Formats: sequence, C-alpha cells, structure tokens
Amino acid sequence: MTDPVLAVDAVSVRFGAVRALSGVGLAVAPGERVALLGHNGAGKSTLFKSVLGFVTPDAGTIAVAGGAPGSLVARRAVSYLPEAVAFPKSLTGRELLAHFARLKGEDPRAAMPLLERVGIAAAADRRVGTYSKGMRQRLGLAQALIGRPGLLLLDEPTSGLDPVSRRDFYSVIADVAAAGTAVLLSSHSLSEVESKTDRIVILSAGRVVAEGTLAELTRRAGLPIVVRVEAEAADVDRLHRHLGGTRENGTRVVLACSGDDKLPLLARIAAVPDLVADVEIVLPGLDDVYDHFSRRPGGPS
Ligand SMILES: Nc1ncnc2c1ncn2[C@@H]1O[C@H](COP(=O)(O)OP(=O)(O)OP(=O)(O)O)[C@@H](O)[C@H]1O
Repeated sequence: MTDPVLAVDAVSVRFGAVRALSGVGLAVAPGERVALLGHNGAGKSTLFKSVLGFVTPDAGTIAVAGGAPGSLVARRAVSYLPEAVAFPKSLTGRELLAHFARLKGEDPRAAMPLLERVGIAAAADRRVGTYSKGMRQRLGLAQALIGRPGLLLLDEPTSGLDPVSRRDFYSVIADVAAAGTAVLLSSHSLSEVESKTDRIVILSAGRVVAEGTLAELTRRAGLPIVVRVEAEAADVDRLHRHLGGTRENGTRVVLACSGDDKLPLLARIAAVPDLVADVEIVLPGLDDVYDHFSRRPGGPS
C-alpha cells in the first residue's frame, strides 16, 4: 500500500475530565476520500485540531506527510476548511484568494482558476460581505485548494448547503482526490457521504466504533429486515396465527428477520396466497446503520 498521507495511531486527547478522543487510529492514503461520522461531541473537531497541531494528544502519534502536526512538512501538506468560515467582508473573492495564495507562497494569479473551479467566478469582483452562505462555503473550498494540498481536512463542509451546491462540492472533491489529494471530511449524515467517499469511519464518544465501506458496515451491523404483510380484508387473525410477528393497523402483520431468514419467510407468506393482499420488504436504511454503530457503547470493531 502507498504510504498514507495521514497516519493517526492510538491517539487520546483529554480536556480536564472530558476524554475527547480515546485510542483513535486511522489512515488516509493519497487519493482516498474518507468520511468521519459522529454525533455532536463525538470528537471529530478534536481529531482535526490534533492533526493540525492546535491540540496536543496525551498519547499516541500523528504523522502528516511523514511529519509531526504543526511541523513545516505537515503545514505544507495540509489544508483545512473549518465548519464556520469567516472571511473579511470588505475584500472581493478574487482579492481574498490572491491574499491567501501569497500567504501560502503561491502565485496570486491562482485565484481566478480556483474561483472558476468552485463555480463563483462570476462573483470574483464582488465583496465577500455580499456572498450567500453557499458562496462563502465555495470560497472556503477554493481557499483550501490553493497550492494542491496533499491532505484536505473538511469540517462538516456541506452543512447548510442546498442539494445543487452539495453535488457541485462533492464533484470538486472527487476531482481533487483523483489528482492524488487525500481527503478527510466530517459529517453527521451517512446518507450524504455514502456514495461520495471511499471509506467511512464512525466515531462515538471519542472512539472509532466502526470503519469500512458502506457495504461492509451494513453487513456487519446485521440489522433486521422488516417484512410488512397486508392481509386480505377479514383474514388478519388467520394470517397472524400463520406467520406470528406483530399486528399493526388492523390489517397488517409485521415481521423482522435476518438476511438469511428472508427467503424462508417469503416462502411461508407465499404458502397462504388467499390470506395475503400485499407484501412490503423494508431493508435497513443508512441512518439505521449509522445509529447502530454510533450508539454502541463498546470499543472498536
Ligand atoms: N477546548 C475544550 N475544552 C473542554 N472540552 C472540550 C474542548 N473541545 C472539545 N471538548 C469536548 O470534547 C468532546 C469532543 O468535542 P468535539 O468538538 O471534538 O466533537 P465533534 O464531534 O466535533 O462535535 P460537533 O459535531 O458538535 O462539532 C466534547 O465532549 C466537547 O465538549
């Protein structure tokens, strides 16, 4: 495997009595997009701050492009988009990006292509104070892309964005990753990131409680499949006696089964066609998978 751009190993961070991170480990390879999921207070921002060198872990190690957080090599490699971006309102988008480019030792002429890339070139010469939230977020992304970072850290980058802006945002992220940048982004929504990232890491109370592709997480969660069987008009009692499960709504019987038990259950339903008006199979949703892992009190899986 290629050397990871970000390697976090057994990192723990404590703020007084609060354990914000406990033995967290994760790695992000060049070109990989990893989603960091967790409820409020799970430790996502603390992990970002540790990677940036703003917070010093009590235990464990972090390497960014092979260097310690905050070292020159790490600072050159990493780019960060905080959750709430605040820019000086009186500068134009172009002036602001040119300023950040100079600070990073890059050519200020990089500003315009970046504004085009994030879709706000038409507003390049408007003052940032007049930008909408979505435009400011796009500007923030443009700022984070200055100088082709090796590692992009994005803290809840799409919160408050409309669906079109989100789609555009993930399309830029896909291009950047395809060009070799490692991306670690935090989110509260599994359904949002599942098709937009390569791997998912779920943090709960400062611990990594699950890690993998969505397919792996869904399989590992082993959540039940729900089968709702609608009875023919007066036959709900007979249907209930035949199938078991619980009655719902006066006309329906509801059953839960594992993936392996699904076909045998459908065969039992098919054996009484006169009693059955309709069948609905409900697979576990992404939010169910997320809840399963993020509520689990135990350690890493
Ligand atoms: N500077 C601090 N001093 C004391 N406690 C802190 C500090 N920063 C974070 N914490 C605590 O550490 C825990 C993790 O917080 P963190 O901000 O990393 O979570 P998060 O996953 O980013 O949450 P959110 O989704 O709400 O942004 C929380 O219990 C929080 O209250």
